[in-house]
Amino acid sequence: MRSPKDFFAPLAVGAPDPVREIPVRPSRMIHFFDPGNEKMTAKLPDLASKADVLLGNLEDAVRADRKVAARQGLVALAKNTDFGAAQLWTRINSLDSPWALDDLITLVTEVGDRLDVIMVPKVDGAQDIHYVDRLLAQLEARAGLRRPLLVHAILETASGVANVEEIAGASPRMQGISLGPADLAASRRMKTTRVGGGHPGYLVRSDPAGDDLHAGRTTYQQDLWHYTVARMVDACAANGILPYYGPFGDIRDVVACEDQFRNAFLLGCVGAWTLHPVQIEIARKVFSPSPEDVAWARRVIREMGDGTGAVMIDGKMQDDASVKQCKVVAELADALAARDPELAKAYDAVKETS
Ligand SMILES: CC(=O)SCCNC(=O)CCNC(=O)[C@H](O)C(C)(C)COP(=O)(O)OP(=O)(O)OC[C@H]1O[C@@H](n2cnc3c(N)ncnc32)[C@H](O)[C@@H]1OP(=O)(O)O
Ligand SMILES: CC(=O)C(=O)O
Ligand SMILES: [Mg+2]
Repeated sequence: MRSPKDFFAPLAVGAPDPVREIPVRPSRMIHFFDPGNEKMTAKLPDLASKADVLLGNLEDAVRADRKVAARQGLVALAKNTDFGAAQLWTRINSLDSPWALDDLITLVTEVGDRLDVIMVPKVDGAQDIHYVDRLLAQLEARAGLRRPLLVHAILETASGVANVEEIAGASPRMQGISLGPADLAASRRMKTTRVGGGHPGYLVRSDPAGDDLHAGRTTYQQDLWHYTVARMVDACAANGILPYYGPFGDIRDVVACEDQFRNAFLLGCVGAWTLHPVQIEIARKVFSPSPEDVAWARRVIREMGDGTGAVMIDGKMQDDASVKQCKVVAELADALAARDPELAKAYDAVKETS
């Protein structure tokens, strides 16, 4: 481990100073596209006004014989496209692949000033982040970048989960972590075949009412990802970085996608991945607090005055701890309103009634 005194020193001569705080910009949906797929890239100017983050994916879902085309496509897009207020991220290939090194060299030296965050897949431990950290510093120095690139890890191996706290704190570049349920399921040897979401076989059943073990017993499907998301959220919050739910692969099942995203939102995640344009609006709805919740939060903050003591509002006790929760909701609403004029209007409308 680096000495705490050196933690914020650049890792290469001429590299920009590391950030001391991760900028909290709206990132409710990280929208994936294949930069070598012309049908997808044609949609980007329109999607840029809808998605908080557009991510040029170079890893899984891009065929091996299209890896170089995807990388070059991303360079061209980054140079020639106006993404407006949307952030541009990329997911590089895994560090043990034949493409990762060229992904980093090409992207940082050619379009490092256009990229916000580099997502690194299959992170097993802090050693993977340390490798990327130093390499990025060298490349930033070579490219003359003034702003450090941030790093986002995908939590998708059993080792990664075991080491999630050290990954979250491995570098001042660490921006966030996403759950990668598909690779994680494979790594853990789970007996599922899906990309995220639940499974009807993972359930609890109410007790039998009599001798008939089959009669009248309700079953409740459980969330396969609860443990991992909760661990990831704690690791991120403890290190001042941001947690995300990853992909929901059943594109047609917009109802279960919304449920999975909402579970993650309630547990502390700030966003999720969207794999298809239809999922963007779901993420926007779920990861923006409702106007009613925002109105309530603002009311509690107002009535709590200096934030100490206890008061009763509509029969519910409020104190220092509940006002802190309300501040999380109200501050998120303010940040989102600055990016999203429709939400700003909805939040203003309830302001008057609360
Ligand atoms: C486990 C993981 O690693 S998850 C992350 C990796 N996976 C990905 O990135 C997958 C990204 N998404 C996709 O590849 C596609 O959405 C698929 C394969 C799932 C479905 O694609 P299609 O079968 O083309 O879907 P569909 O026909 O509904 O698409 C409608 C239109 O939206 C476009 N589209 C689909 N997905 C996207 C996208 N992510 N971004 C932009 N446009 C898209 C299609 O090209 C199509 O365009 P067209 O109307 O001009 O023909
Ligand atoms: C997100 C991802 O890469 C996975 O689920 O494997
Ligand atoms: Mg994966």
